[in-house]
Amino acid sequence: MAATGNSDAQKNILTWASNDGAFRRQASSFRNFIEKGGEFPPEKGRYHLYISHACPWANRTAIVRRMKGLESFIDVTVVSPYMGGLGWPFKKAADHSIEGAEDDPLYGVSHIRELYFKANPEYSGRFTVPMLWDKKAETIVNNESAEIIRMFNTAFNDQLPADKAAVDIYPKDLQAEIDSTNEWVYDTVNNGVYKSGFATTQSAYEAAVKPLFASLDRLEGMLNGKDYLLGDRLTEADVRLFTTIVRFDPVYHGHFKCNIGSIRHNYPNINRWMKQLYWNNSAFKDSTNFEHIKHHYYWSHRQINPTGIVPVGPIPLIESL
Ligand SMILES: N[C@@H](CCC(=O)N[C@@H](CS)C(=O)NCC(=O)O)C(=O)O
Repeated sequence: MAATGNSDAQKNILTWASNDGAFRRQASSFRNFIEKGGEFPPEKGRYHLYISHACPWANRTAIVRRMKGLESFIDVTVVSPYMGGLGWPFKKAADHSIEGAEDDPLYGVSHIRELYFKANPEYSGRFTVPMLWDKKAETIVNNESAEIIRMFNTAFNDQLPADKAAVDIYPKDLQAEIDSTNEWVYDTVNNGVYKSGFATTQSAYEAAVKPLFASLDRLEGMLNGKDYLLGDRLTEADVRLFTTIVRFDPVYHGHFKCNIGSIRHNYPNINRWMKQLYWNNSAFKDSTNFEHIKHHYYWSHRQINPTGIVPVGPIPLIESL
């Protein structure tokens, strides 16, 4: 229970902000694909997924793994949400215990960073989750959630039961629309909350929070009378938006100062859409862990919340249908 790592954690995150006070996310480094005939073929049991329940990017991969019925194909390990100066710790190295955090089943290492160095001793990027590991080649296949969910959508289809193979979150007829929606939703919403929260100047903060709410207004209009963002089907665009929206009232509204409005009070269509996904689809509900979410953000980001106190609310964390 040592209270170590806080100033390190602060340094760790402040290095993300550049001289103009704006947060810029680094591009992911490992960008290989699981594909037939490739270096990483779609073999059952060969790959291992490392995630944090706190992380919205990792959360995408957990949801799609469940939607596609890949549980017996790809094992998953959940790190502790108490990220400190050495990055994501496994259960045994975390400053606090919390239900659901796990140890590394493959090598018994203490932190995610050790796996990055195992894959590449010269690695100089960030030690992020999600991270997809190849047990055979003992290396990282990919650490970019947008690409991991694309792989999960198709790579194992030949080996899946027909109903799971048929689940397609990136259908041909909607691909162009999905791609163009992803672009602005990523920039202003998924990453927009981070740009607001990690900004270190008033102008950088306002330059992020205003477009964020303009995009929420646009999404509210798009979801008017609709259960899904694009077309009449659940697509990647819904998954990618959901993991940000489900964290919005519990964390981003307070911690990241995204408080021009809240989802439950100001965005009835977005709120209904989120609640339907959460309560009616177990892939979403079972992949969402509010304890890990709240404890990670409020405890780990000491430059924003120096006391590390985790707020009690909102109550409820998500409204019932
Ligand atoms: N572009 C990456 C971003 C992943 C990412 O930034 N994950 C965060 C957690 S939410 C992380 O692991 N941060 C650790 C660090 O940067 O030290 C993706 O979508 O997979």
